[in-house]
Amino acid sequence: MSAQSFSFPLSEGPGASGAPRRVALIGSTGSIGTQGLDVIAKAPGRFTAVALSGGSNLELLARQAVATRAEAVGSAAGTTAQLAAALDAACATASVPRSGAGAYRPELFTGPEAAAAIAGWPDADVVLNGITGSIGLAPTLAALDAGHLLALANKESLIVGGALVKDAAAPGQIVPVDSEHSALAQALRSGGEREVARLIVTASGGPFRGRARAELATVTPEQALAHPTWDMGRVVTTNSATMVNKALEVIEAHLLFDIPLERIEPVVHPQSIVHSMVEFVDGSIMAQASPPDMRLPIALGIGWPHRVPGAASAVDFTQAAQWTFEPLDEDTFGAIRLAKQAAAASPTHMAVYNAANEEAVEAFHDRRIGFLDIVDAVAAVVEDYDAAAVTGGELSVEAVLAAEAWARRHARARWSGPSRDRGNGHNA
Ligand SMILES: NC(=O)C1=CN([C@@H]2O[C@H](COP(=O)(O)OP(=O)(O)OC[C@H]3O[C@@H](n4cnc5c(N)ncnc54)[C@H](OP(=O)(O)O)[C@@H]3O)[C@@H](O)[C@H]2O)C=CC1
Ligand SMILES: CC(=O)[C@@H](O)[C@H](O)COP(=O)(O)O
Ligand SMILES: [Mn+2]
Repeated sequence: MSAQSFSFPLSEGPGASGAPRRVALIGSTGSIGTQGLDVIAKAPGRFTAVALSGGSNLELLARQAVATRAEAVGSAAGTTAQLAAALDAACATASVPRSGAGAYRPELFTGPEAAAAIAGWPDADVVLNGITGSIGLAPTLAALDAGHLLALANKESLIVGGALVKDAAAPGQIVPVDSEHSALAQALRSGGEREVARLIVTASGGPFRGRARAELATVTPEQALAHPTWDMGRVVTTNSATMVNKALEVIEAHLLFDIPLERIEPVVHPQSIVHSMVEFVDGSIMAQASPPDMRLPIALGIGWPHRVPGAASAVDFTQAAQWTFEPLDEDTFGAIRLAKQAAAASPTHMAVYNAANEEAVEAFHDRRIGFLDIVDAVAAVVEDYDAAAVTGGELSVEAVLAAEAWARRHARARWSGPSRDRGNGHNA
């Protein structure tokens, strides 16, 4: 590891100064966010939530704010009046005053800039970015700019920002929360950069493991959301089914750990117990293993470099179990090969890949396109993309946004018009 040596000079935080580490949660109402709040609630001496940001679920966001007494609350979706009304209701339910002595009056942010305002909240030490999609780029950059430790679940921001995000980060300022990359960061603690031969990224295989391409033509959104081992948000779960998640994770590992793409390999491990492995030059492999529970990498991410006792349960070896591994079928699931080609093509090709995928996932859930059309659309949009024409070949926030806008437009043009019958019996 060079660029990300995981030695960010944050004050020791929990334990050392006696004060809990102050956490801002971006996407607090989602799967990562709610689990992050659970970790924080169970370790009050180590962590306190000081700022929260959500999307459209104002009611849950307000309840979280009242429960944590967060100093700042942001919502991308509502108006300030709507957020204030949600807080009024949550306070009334919890018998917390909104005026007078002991009143709860957090600072409110609403609109598209709210998440970045929360990520840059000056009173925070650590930001857990658990937003979904490349919309997480602005809060990622805001957290880094504010000098906060960034516990990163939102892989899309690193992937679309690439060198922009890496250059904005001090060494070790980004700590991965994605389970595979948390595993790799842990395994890399046992060896130096020059000793690393390969990174081996495990994949559950998703709900369609073992199926041939022809068998995937008519699978439904409901089937795609039936993840075998993890309970996650809709986009990442769909990405697991298409293997786009693994494709993004291979690029994420390359960016985080500075290992060339040809030395990062996926392997299917259906039990999701081994979260990834590092192979060293002498043939030794270090693996991180724990039952599938994001509270472990979240706790380690916000508490880095310290482990949080009891964050999650360990593997129970009194029960018989099998851990199996098999090669990933890259012919049926072409998303990884496609991402490696895109990442090598230009600094904004992965922004195009990701934006086209976000649009295609939405279209699949709207039943405008079929399952196989998702990666086919990403491939076609990436193929048509001319980085020099769209961005002048540059890498800047504006170039990323231009590339994304181009990709979203071109992806949508493929399925514009009324929803069509995909013959899967689940059409709107
Ligand atoms: N869930 C998991 O176990 C894992 C997730 N990840 C990654 O973590 C990230 C979050 O995933 P997950 O928690 O599953 O997703 P969810 O869909 O469960 O949650 C997404 C969060 O982002 C908020 N949000 C969505 N759109 C916007 C927007 N435009 N502006 C502001 N906030 C918005 C949502 O708010 P609201 O609901 O209020 O609208 C919600 O709080 C993804 O990048 C995913 O790949 C990585 C590893 C594991
Ligand atoms: C928990 C987590 O990190 C997810 O990204 C998970 O890896 C998805 O499972 P797949 O291995 O099926 O993509
Ligand atoms: Mn993952």
